[in-house]
Amino acid sequence: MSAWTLLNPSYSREAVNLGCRHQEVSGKKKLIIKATGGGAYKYADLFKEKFGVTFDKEDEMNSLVSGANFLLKAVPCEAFTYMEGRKDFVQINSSDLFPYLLVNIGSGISMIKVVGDGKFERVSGTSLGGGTLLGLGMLLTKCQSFDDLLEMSHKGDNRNIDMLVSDIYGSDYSKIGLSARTIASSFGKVIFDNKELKDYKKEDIARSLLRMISNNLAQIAYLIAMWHGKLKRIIFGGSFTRSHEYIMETISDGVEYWSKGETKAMFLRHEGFLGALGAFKSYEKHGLGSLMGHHLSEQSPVASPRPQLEQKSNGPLLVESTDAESVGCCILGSDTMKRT
Ligand SMILES: Nc1ncnc2c1ncn2[C@@H]1O[C@H](COP(=O)(O)OP(=O)(O)OP(=O)(O)O)[C@@H](O)[C@H]1O
Ligand SMILES: CC(C)(CO)[C@@H](O)C(=O)NCCC(=O)O
Repeated sequence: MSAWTLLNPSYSREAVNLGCRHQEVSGKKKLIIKATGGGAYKYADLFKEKFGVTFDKEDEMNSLVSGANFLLKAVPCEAFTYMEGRKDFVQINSSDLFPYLLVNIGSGISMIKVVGDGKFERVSGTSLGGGTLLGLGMLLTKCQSFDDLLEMSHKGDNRNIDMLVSDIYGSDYSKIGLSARTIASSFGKVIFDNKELKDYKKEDIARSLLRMISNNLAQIAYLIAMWHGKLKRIIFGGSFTRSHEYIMETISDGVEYWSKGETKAMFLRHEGFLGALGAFKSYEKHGLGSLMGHHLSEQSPVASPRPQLEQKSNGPLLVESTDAESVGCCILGSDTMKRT
Protein backbone atom coordinates (compact mmCIF):
# COMPACT_ATOMS: atom_id res chain seq x y z
CA MET A 1 0.00 0.00 0.00
CA SER A 2 1.22 3.43 -0.77
CA ALA A 3 1.89 5.94 1.91
CA TRP A 4 -0.29 8.67 0.56
CA THR A 5 -3.77 9.83 1.07
CA LEU A 6 -5.80 12.33 -0.83
CA LEU A 7 -9.30 13.28 -1.64
CA ASN A 8 -10.38 11.37 -4.65
CA PRO A 9 -11.61 13.63 -7.44
CA SER A 10 -13.57 10.89 -9.16
CA TYR A 11 -15.62 9.87 -6.15
CA SER A 12 -18.46 12.32 -6.44
CA ARG A 13 -19.33 15.74 -7.83
CA GLU A 14 -18.90 17.21 -4.35
CA ALA A 15 -15.49 15.62 -4.00
CA VAL A 16 -14.44 17.10 -7.34
CA ASN A 17 -15.53 20.50 -6.20
CA LEU A 18 -14.07 20.26 -2.77
CA GLY A 19 -11.15 17.85 -3.00
CA CYS A 20 -9.49 19.83 -5.71
CA ARG A 21 -9.60 23.27 -7.17
CA HIS A 22 -8.70 24.95 -10.42
CA GLN A 23 -6.28 27.81 -10.60
CA GLU A 24 -5.76 30.02 -13.62
CA VAL A 25 -2.02 30.18 -14.41
CA SER A 26 -1.01 32.17 -17.52
CA GLY A 27 -4.36 31.55 -19.13
CA LYS A 28 -4.26 27.79 -18.43
CA LYS A 29 -6.40 26.01 -15.87
CA LYS A 30 -4.34 24.09 -13.34
CA LEU A 31 -5.86 21.25 -11.34
CA ILE A 32 -4.72 21.25 -7.72
CA ILE A 33 -5.41 18.43 -5.27
CA LYS A 34 -4.80 18.32 -1.56
CA ALA A 35 -2.44 15.50 -0.74
CA THR A 36 -0.75 14.24 2.37
CA GLY A 37 1.51 11.38 3.48
CA GLY A 38 4.75 10.23 1.91
CA GLY A 39 3.12 9.74 -1.49
CA ALA A 40 2.28 13.42 -1.71
CA TYR A 41 6.04 13.92 -2.11
CA LYS A 42 6.99 10.69 -3.80
CA TYR A 43 4.35 10.84 -6.53
CA ALA A 44 4.12 14.60 -7.01
CA ASP A 45 6.18 14.66 -10.21
CA LEU A 46 4.47 11.58 -11.62
CA PHE A 47 1.01 13.08 -11.13
CA LYS A 48 2.05 16.36 -12.67
CA GLU A 49 3.60 14.64 -15.66
CA LYS A 50 0.90 12.02 -16.31
CA PHE A 51 -2.27 13.85 -15.32
CA GLY A 52 -1.31 17.52 -15.10
CA VAL A 53 -2.36 17.44 -11.44
CA THR A 54 -0.48 19.46 -8.87
CA PHE A 55 -0.40 18.29 -5.26
CA ASP A 56 -1.02 20.89 -2.62
CA LYS A 57 0.93 19.12 0.12
CA GLU A 58 -0.20 19.03 3.70
CA ASP A 59 1.99 17.68 6.48
CA GLU A 60 1.09 14.08 7.38
CA MET A 61 1.13 14.39 11.18
CA ASN A 62 -0.72 17.69 11.10
CA SER A 63 -3.36 16.17 8.84
CA LEU A 64 -3.76 13.05 11.01
CA VAL A 65 -4.30 15.14 14.13
CA SER A 66 -6.60 17.59 12.41
CA GLY A 67 -8.68 14.71 10.97
CA ALA A 68 -8.87 12.92 14.32
CA ASN A 69 -9.83 16.08 16.23
CA PHE A 70 -12.49 16.88 13.67
CA LEU A 71 -14.03 13.40 13.81
CA LEU A 72 -13.94 13.23 17.60
CA LYS A 73 -15.57 16.61 17.99
CA ALA A 74 -18.00 16.71 15.11
CA VAL A 75 -19.17 13.19 14.40
CA PRO A 76 -21.48 11.69 17.01
CA CYS A 77 -20.24 8.38 18.34
CA GLU A 78 -17.12 8.34 16.23
CA ALA A 79 -15.12 6.62 18.97
CA PHE A 80 -15.85 3.23 20.42
CA THR A 81 -14.34 0.56 22.60
CA TYR A 82 -14.36 -3.08 21.61
CA MET A 83 -14.22 -5.78 24.23
CA GLU A 84 -15.57 -9.29 24.51
CA GLY A 85 -17.27 -8.99 21.15
CA ARG A 86 -19.07 -5.81 22.19
CA LYS A 87 -18.82 -2.42 20.57
CA ASP A 88 -19.56 0.45 22.94
CA PHE A 89 -19.77 3.88 21.38
CA VAL A 90 -18.25 6.64 23.45
CA GLN A 91 -19.22 10.25 22.94
CA ILE A 92 -16.39 12.35 24.28
CA ASN A 93 -17.23 15.81 25.48
CA SER A 94 -15.14 18.12 23.26
CA SER A 95 -14.17 20.27 26.24
CA ASP A 96 -12.63 17.16 27.79
CA LEU A 97 -11.04 15.64 24.69
CA PHE A 98 -7.41 16.63 25.29
CA PRO A 99 -4.86 15.32 25.95
CA TYR A 100 -4.96 11.97 24.22
CA LEU A 101 -2.54 9.62 22.48
CA LEU A 102 -3.25 9.06 18.81
CA VAL A 103 -1.75 5.81 17.60
CA ASN A 104 -1.84 5.77 13.82
CA ILE A 105 -1.29 2.24 12.57
CA GLY A 106 -0.37 2.24 8.91
CA SER A 107 2.59 0.44 7.42
CA GLY A 108 4.55 1.80 10.36
CA ILE A 109 3.14 3.30 13.53
CA SER A 110 3.20 6.91 14.71
CA MET A 111 2.29 7.82 18.28
CA ILE A 112 1.20 11.39 18.68
CA LYS A 113 0.40 13.19 21.90
CA VAL A 114 -2.44 15.56 21.04
CA VAL A 115 -3.04 18.42 23.45
CA GLY A 116 -5.26 20.69 21.38
CA ASP A 117 -6.24 21.74 17.87
CA GLY A 118 -2.98 21.96 15.95
CA LYS A 119 -1.11 21.25 19.16
CA PHE A 120 0.64 17.94 19.18
CA GLU A 121 3.96 16.15 19.34
CA ARG A 122 4.89 12.90 17.64
CA VAL A 123 6.30 11.33 20.77
CA SER A 124 7.13 7.91 19.42
CA GLY A 125 6.76 5.40 16.65
CA THR A 126 7.55 1.83 15.79
CA SER A 127 8.42 0.07 12.59
CA LEU A 128 6.53 -3.02 13.74
CA GLY A 129 3.18 -2.11 12.22
CA GLY A 130 0.64 -3.09 9.60
CA GLY A 131 3.33 -3.44 6.96
CA THR A 132 5.16 -5.91 9.19
CA LEU A 133 2.07 -8.06 9.59
CA LEU A 134 1.33 -8.03 5.90
CA GLY A 135 4.96 -8.45 4.83
CA LEU A 136 5.66 -11.37 7.14
CA GLY A 137 2.24 -12.79 6.35
CA MET A 138 2.97 -12.78 2.63
CA LEU A 139 6.31 -14.48 3.15
CA LEU A 140 5.11 -17.12 5.58
CA THR A 141 1.59 -17.89 4.34
CA LYS A 142 1.78 -16.80 0.68
CA CYS A 143 -1.40 -14.80 1.25
CA GLN A 144 -2.34 -12.52 -1.62
CA SER A 145 -3.83 -9.68 0.36
CA PHE A 146 -4.47 -8.30 3.80
CA ASP A 147 -8.04 -9.58 3.76
CA ASP A 148 -6.76 -13.01 2.78
CA LEU A 149 -4.42 -13.02 5.75
CA LEU A 150 -7.15 -11.85 8.10
CA GLU A 151 -9.53 -14.52 6.90
CA MET A 152 -6.87 -17.18 7.44
CA SER A 153 -6.21 -15.90 10.94
CA HIS A 154 -9.87 -16.38 11.86
CA LYS A 155 -9.55 -20.07 11.22
CA GLY A 156 -6.20 -20.49 12.93
CA ASP A 157 -5.05 -21.42 16.41
CA ASN A 158 -1.97 -19.55 17.60
CA ARG A 159 -1.36 -22.11 20.36
CA ASN A 160 0.19 -24.37 17.73
CA ILE A 161 2.90 -21.77 17.09
CA ASP A 162 3.17 -19.60 20.19
CA MET A 163 4.76 -20.77 23.41
CA LEU A 164 2.30 -20.22 26.22
CA VAL A 165 2.97 -19.83 29.92
CA SER A 166 1.46 -23.31 30.35
CA ASP A 167 4.02 -24.71 27.87
CA ILE A 168 6.74 -23.50 30.22
CA TYR A 169 5.14 -23.95 33.64
CA GLY A 170 2.61 -26.66 32.95
CA SER A 171 0.04 -24.31 34.53
CA ASP A 172 -0.36 -20.62 35.18
CA TYR A 173 2.17 -18.46 37.00
CA SER A 174 -0.31 -16.67 39.17
CA LYS A 175 2.29 -15.21 41.51
CA ILE A 176 3.23 -12.70 38.82
CA GLY A 177 -0.25 -12.53 37.30
CA LEU A 178 0.32 -14.71 34.25
CA SER A 179 -2.45 -17.06 33.26
CA ALA A 180 -1.70 -20.41 31.65
CA ARG A 181 -3.06 -19.05 28.34
CA THR A 182 -0.78 -15.99 28.20
CA ILE A 183 1.65 -16.02 25.29
CA ALA A 184 5.09 -16.36 26.85
CA SER A 185 6.92 -16.25 23.52
CA SER A 186 5.41 -15.49 20.11
CA PHE A 187 6.40 -18.23 17.65
CA GLY A 188 8.33 -19.85 20.52
CA LYS A 189 6.83 -23.31 20.06
CA VAL A 190 8.54 -23.65 16.71
CA ILE A 191 11.91 -24.04 18.42
CA PHE A 192 11.13 -27.50 19.75
CA ASP A 193 8.98 -28.75 16.90
CA ASN A 194 11.69 -29.76 14.48
CA LYS A 195 9.30 -28.98 11.63
CA GLU A 196 9.52 -26.98 8.43
CA LEU A 197 7.36 -24.10 7.31
CA LYS A 198 5.22 -26.36 5.13
CA ASP A 199 4.36 -28.49 8.18
CA TYR A 200 2.52 -25.59 9.83
CA LYS A 201 -1.00 -24.55 8.99
CA LYS A 202 -0.91 -21.13 7.41
CA GLU A 203 -4.03 -20.23 9.37
CA ASP A 204 -2.12 -20.80 12.63
CA ILE A 205 0.81 -18.73 11.40
CA ALA A 206 -1.55 -15.91 10.40
CA ARG A 207 -3.15 -15.95 13.83
CA SER A 208 0.20 -15.90 15.66
CA LEU A 209 1.44 -13.03 13.52
CA LEU A 210 -1.67 -11.02 14.17
CA ARG A 211 -1.48 -11.60 17.91
CA MET A 212 2.22 -10.74 17.96
CA ILE A 213 1.90 -7.40 16.16
CA SER A 214 -1.32 -6.35 17.91
CA ASN A 215 -0.10 -7.28 21.41
CA ASN A 216 3.18 -5.53 20.83
CA LEU A 217 1.67 -2.30 19.59
CA ALA A 218 -0.88 -2.27 22.41
CA GLN A 219 1.89 -2.61 24.96
CA ILE A 220 4.06 0.09 23.39
CA ALA A 221 1.07 2.43 23.07
CA TYR A 222 0.18 1.98 26.72
CA LEU A 223 3.76 2.56 27.89
CA ILE A 224 4.05 5.69 25.74
CA ALA A 225 0.74 6.99 27.07
CA MET A 226 1.99 6.52 30.62
CA TRP A 227 5.39 7.99 29.92
CA HIS A 228 3.92 11.14 28.42
CA GLY A 229 1.76 12.29 31.29
CA LYS A 230 -0.48 9.31 32.04
CA LEU A 231 -2.74 10.04 29.08
CA LYS A 232 -6.10 8.59 29.88
CA ARG A 233 -7.22 8.02 26.31
CA ILE A 234 -5.43 5.97 23.69
CA ILE A 235 -7.10 6.28 20.32
CA PHE A 236 -6.13 3.94 17.50
CA GLY A 237 -6.42 5.09 13.89
CA GLY A 238 -5.02 4.00 10.52
CA SER A 239 -6.10 1.33 8.06
CA PHE A 240 -4.71 -1.56 10.05
CA THR A 241 -7.75 -2.11 12.26
CA ARG A 242 -10.36 -1.45 9.56
CA SER A 243 -13.06 -2.56 11.98
CA HIS A 244 -11.58 -6.04 12.10
CA GLU A 245 -12.96 -7.41 15.33
CA TYR A 246 -10.14 -9.77 16.16
CA ILE A 247 -7.52 -7.04 15.73
CA MET A 248 -9.50 -4.61 17.89
CA GLU A 249 -10.12 -7.27 20.49
CA THR A 250 -6.41 -8.12 20.70
CA ILE A 251 -5.39 -4.47 20.99
CA SER A 252 -8.07 -3.89 23.63
CA ASP A 253 -6.97 -6.94 25.61
CA GLY A 254 -3.38 -5.73 25.47
CA VAL A 255 -4.21 -2.24 26.74
CA GLU A 256 -6.52 -3.68 29.40
CA TYR A 257 -3.87 -6.13 30.53
CA TRP A 258 -0.99 -3.66 30.72
CA SER A 259 -3.05 -0.91 32.33
CA LYS A 260 -4.56 -3.38 34.81
CA GLY A 261 -7.97 -2.37 33.57
CA GLU A 262 -7.45 1.38 34.00
CA THR A 263 -7.25 2.36 30.33
CA LYS A 264 -9.39 1.26 27.43
CA ALA A 265 -8.31 1.27 23.81
CA MET A 266 -10.55 3.40 21.63
CA PHE A 267 -11.13 2.99 17.93
CA LEU A 268 -12.61 5.25 15.28
CA ARG A 269 -15.29 4.50 12.75
CA HIS A 270 -13.44 6.43 10.04
CA GLU A 271 -10.03 5.19 11.15
CA GLY A 272 -8.41 5.06 7.71
CA PHE A 273 -9.38 8.58 6.69
CA LEU A 274 -7.73 10.79 9.28
CA GLY A 275 -5.06 12.13 6.95
CA ALA A 276 -7.46 12.75 4.06
CA LEU A 277 -9.92 14.55 6.32
CA GLY A 278 -7.16 16.61 7.88
CA ALA A 279 -5.87 17.63 4.47
CA PHE A 280 -9.41 18.52 3.45
CA LYS A 281 -9.85 20.53 6.62
CA SER A 282 -6.81 22.60 5.74
CA TYR A 283 -9.04 24.42 3.24
CA GLU A 284 -10.14 26.38 6.27
CA LYS A 285 -6.76 28.02 6.48
CA HIS A 286 -7.08 29.06 2.84
CA GLY A 287 -10.33 30.81 3.66
CA LEU A 288 -12.48 28.11 2.05
CA GLY A 289 -13.97 26.96 5.34
CA SER A 290 -17.51 27.96 4.44
CA LEU A 291 -17.42 25.69 1.41
CA MET A 292 -16.32 22.82 3.59
CA GLY A 293 -18.91 23.46 6.27
CA HIS A 294 -21.63 23.39 3.64
CA HIS A 295 -20.45 20.04 2.33
CA LEU A 296 -20.18 18.46 5.75
CA SER A 297 -23.47 19.68 7.09
CA GLU A 298 -25.11 18.04 4.09
CA GLN A 299 -23.30 14.75 4.31
CA SER A 300 -22.27 14.08 7.87
CA PRO A 301 -24.49 13.45 10.83
CA VAL A 302 -23.16 16.57 12.56
CA ALA A 303 -26.48 18.27 12.21
CA SER A 304 -28.43 15.36 13.63
CA PRO A 305 -29.37 15.39 17.32
CA ARG A 306 -26.37 14.49 19.41
CA PRO A 307 -26.42 11.59 21.81
CA GLN A 308 -25.74 12.41 25.41
CA LEU A 309 -22.16 13.33 26.03
CA GLU A 310 -19.98 10.64 27.55
CA GLN A 311 -22.83 8.29 26.92
CA LYS A 312 -22.00 4.74 26.04
CA SER A 313 -24.19 2.62 23.93
CA ASN A 314 -23.72 -0.65 22.17
CA GLY A 315 -27.08 -0.51 20.47
CA PRO A 316 -27.42 -0.29 16.71
CA LEU A 317 -29.42 2.96 16.85
CA LEU A 318 -26.44 5.27 16.73
CA VAL A 319 -24.87 3.50 13.81
CA GLU A 320 -27.90 4.03 11.66
CA SER A 321 -27.73 7.79 11.75
CA THR A 322 -23.95 7.92 11.51
CA ASP A 323 -23.39 5.81 8.46
CA ALA A 324 -19.73 5.52 7.50
CA GLU A 325 -20.39 6.87 4.00
CA SER A 326 -21.32 10.19 5.50
CA VAL A 327 -17.85 11.62 5.45
CA GLY A 328 -17.65 10.78 1.78
CA CYS A 329 -13.98 10.53 0.89
CA CYS A 330 -11.67 7.94 -0.59
CA ILE A 331 -8.17 6.71 -0.08
CA LEU A 332 -6.24 6.04 -3.22
CA GLY A 333 -3.30 3.70 -2.99
CA SER A 334 -0.97 2.56 -5.73
CA ASP A 335 -2.74 -0.77 -5.85
CA THR A 336 -5.98 -0.36 -4.01
CA MET A 337 -8.88 2.00 -3.74
CA LYS A 338 -11.09 1.80 -0.71
CA ARG A 339 -14.25 3.69 0.03
CA THR A 340 -15.79 4.21 3.43
N1 LIG B 1 -7.03 -3.75 1.81
C1 LIG B 1 -5.82 -3.56 2.35
N2 LIG B 1 -4.72 -3.59 1.57
C2 LIG B 1 -3.49 -3.40 2.10
N3 LIG B 1 -3.28 -3.19 3.42
C3 LIG B 1 -4.34 -3.14 4.25
C4 LIG B 1 -5.66 -3.33 3.76
N4 LIG B 1 -6.50 -3.22 4.80
C5 LIG B 1 -5.77 -3.00 5.89
N5 LIG B 1 -4.45 -2.97 5.58
C6 LIG B 1 -3.38 -2.75 6.58
O1 LIG B 1 -3.17 -1.36 6.61
C7 LIG B 1 -1.78 -1.06 6.47
C8 LIG B 1 -1.60 0.25 5.73
O2 LIG B 1 -2.36 1.23 6.41
P1 LIG B 1 -2.43 2.76 5.90
O3 LIG B 1 -2.97 2.79 4.51
O4 LIG B 1 -3.17 3.51 6.95
O5 LIG B 1 -0.91 3.13 5.97
P2 LIG B 1 0.11 3.81 4.98
O6 LIG B 1 -0.31 5.17 4.73
O7 LIG B 1 0.41 2.94 3.82
O8 LIG B 1 1.38 3.70 5.96
P3 LIG B 1 2.26 4.81 6.69
O9 LIG B 1 1.33 5.61 7.53
O10 LIG B 1 3.25 4.03 7.48
O11 LIG B 1 2.85 5.58 5.59
C9 LIG B 1 -1.18 -2.25 5.75
O12 LIG B 1 0.17 -2.41 6.07
C10 LIG B 1 -2.03 -3.41 6.25
O13 LIG B 1 -1.53 -3.95 7.45
C1 LIG C 1 7.29 6.95 8.33
C2 LIG C 1 5.82 7.10 8.67
C3 LIG C 1 5.61 8.38 9.48
C4 LIG C 1 5.07 7.25 7.34
O1 LIG C 1 3.70 7.34 7.53
C5 LIG C 1 5.26 5.86 9.41
O2 LIG C 1 5.41 4.74 8.64
C6 LIG C 1 5.91 5.64 10.79
O3 LIG C 1 5.62 6.32 11.72
N1 LIG C 1 6.81 4.61 10.92
C7 LIG C 1 7.49 4.28 12.15
C8 LIG C 1 8.85 4.90 12.14
C9 LIG C 1 9.49 4.92 13.52
O4 LIG C 1 9.19 5.82 14.31
O5 LIG C 1 10.23 4.00 13.83
